[in-house]
Amino acid sequence: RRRLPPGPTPLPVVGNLLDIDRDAPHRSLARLARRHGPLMSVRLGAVHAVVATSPDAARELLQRNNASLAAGRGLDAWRAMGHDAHSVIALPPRAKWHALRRLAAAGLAGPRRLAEQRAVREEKARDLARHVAAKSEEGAPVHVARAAFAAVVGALSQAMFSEDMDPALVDELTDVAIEASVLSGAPNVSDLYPALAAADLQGVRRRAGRLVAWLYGLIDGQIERRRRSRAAGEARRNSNDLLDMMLDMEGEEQEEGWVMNQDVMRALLMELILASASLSAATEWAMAELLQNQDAMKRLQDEIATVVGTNKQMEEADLNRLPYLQAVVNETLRLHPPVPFATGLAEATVEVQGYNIPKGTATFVNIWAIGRDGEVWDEPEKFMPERFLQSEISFFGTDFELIPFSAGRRICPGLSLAAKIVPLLLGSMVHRFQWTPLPEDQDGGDGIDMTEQFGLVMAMAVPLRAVAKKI
Ligand code: HEM
Repeated sequence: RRRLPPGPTPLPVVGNLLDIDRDAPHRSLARLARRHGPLMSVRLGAVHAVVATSPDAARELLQRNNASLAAGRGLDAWRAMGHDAHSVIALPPRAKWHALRRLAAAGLAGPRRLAEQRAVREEKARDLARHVAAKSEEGAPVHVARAAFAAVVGALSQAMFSEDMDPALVDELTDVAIEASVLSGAPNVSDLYPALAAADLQGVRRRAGRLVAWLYGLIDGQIERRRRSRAAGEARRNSNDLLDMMLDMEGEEQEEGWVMNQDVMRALLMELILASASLSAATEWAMAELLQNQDAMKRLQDEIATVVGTNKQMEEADLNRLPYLQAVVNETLRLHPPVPFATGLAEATVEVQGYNIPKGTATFVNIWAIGRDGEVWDEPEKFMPERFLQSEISFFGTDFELIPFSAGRRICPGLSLAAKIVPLLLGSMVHRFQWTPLPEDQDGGDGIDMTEQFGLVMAMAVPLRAVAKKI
């Protein structure tokens, strides 16, 4: 261990697992890092891991040594139904991974596609505002993450399939997405002791298989419908959507010999749909903070009322003129990054800050802890969007004190989409509505329960419900 980064002494068999709270590993690892340093070794069962907990250490892992540390995460749950063989999240950073990321950009989140899909996102934001207005008239609470997820899935479904998803399916999809996130985020013996993985002792892979099968079924239905309409010679509805792009490549051998087929199509589409749950989680955390910080809420509403007016729906073109809204989003992603860790795997031994990170080490950047680092941020636990008004710091992967989308070659491919849709949805919800948290959900009147539900996407453990009133 002499040349490894310092860390807590591991016990036989369990390593440091007893020091790590399974429901909040980001918090436990942040606490350990305060004692052992920003580049820390830990043993997670049989797996050696290194955790970065400062902007400098994050830069070392995600930028300077990224060529050697960017292998994908082979979570066992991801192996359900052979999904990992086509998974952007799990693939090593080579030709197939590049091609799938390129497809995600061309079909969803690249600059050209984003421009083409602007009207769709605005329509979904209008639908969301209409949903809030309807609830407001009924006097019923809005389930914030569910409502935002429906808007997000609507936008994604249009970009992928050029049509809306059946609302009943969207509801079920929301539950499946939550379950899949929690399941693959929970500690799994198969990941901690890879030698035992084949046995799937906790049944995580089996349970993940059920969810993946449901999601694949949903996507297969879309693919089959499209095959029929193409065979019938029907015109393409929306220039080229992501499904058409993939069907056009079907059967063709790609660089390094992989072939586009239905397995690849459904794996990519599923992953993009699941990943977008982070958009609704971000919106939910922002609303929870605004509900508890009425000054910030008021300032935001005033800004939108002044820039957009009170009779008009917000549009994406307004975003550039809404610096406080942008600051609220930044501050939310600092305090509540929906994906708390950036992960990697060492494909070669590298030296970092004078320590060795041996080949095979799992790497974690604790994004959550960096956002709350007292060395970097004044009053780090406080929600203060103003801190971003005079600051040049952004989340695009170059300022390592704020990396909610990670950085380096595995930076989130959905970043540009998130940067547009989160402020649009949030702005559309607060513009023209006054919000109050639902009294029944307020645990003894102590305010909103901000406990996190750890998972691949970290959402609120007690989903936020709030009552809106039209202004
Ligand atoms: C606020 C919203 C989002 C946040 C905070 C976020 C954050 C992240 C982070 C931190 C990672 C790196 C994870 C790791 O290293 O283990 C990541 C990866 C990824 N994200 Fe996002 N994400 C968001 C939205 C999206 C959206 C909308 C999509 C696609 C529709 C998406 C697709 C992906 C994919 C496919 C990866 C894996 C990339 C790779 O390994 O090469 N994300 N995201």
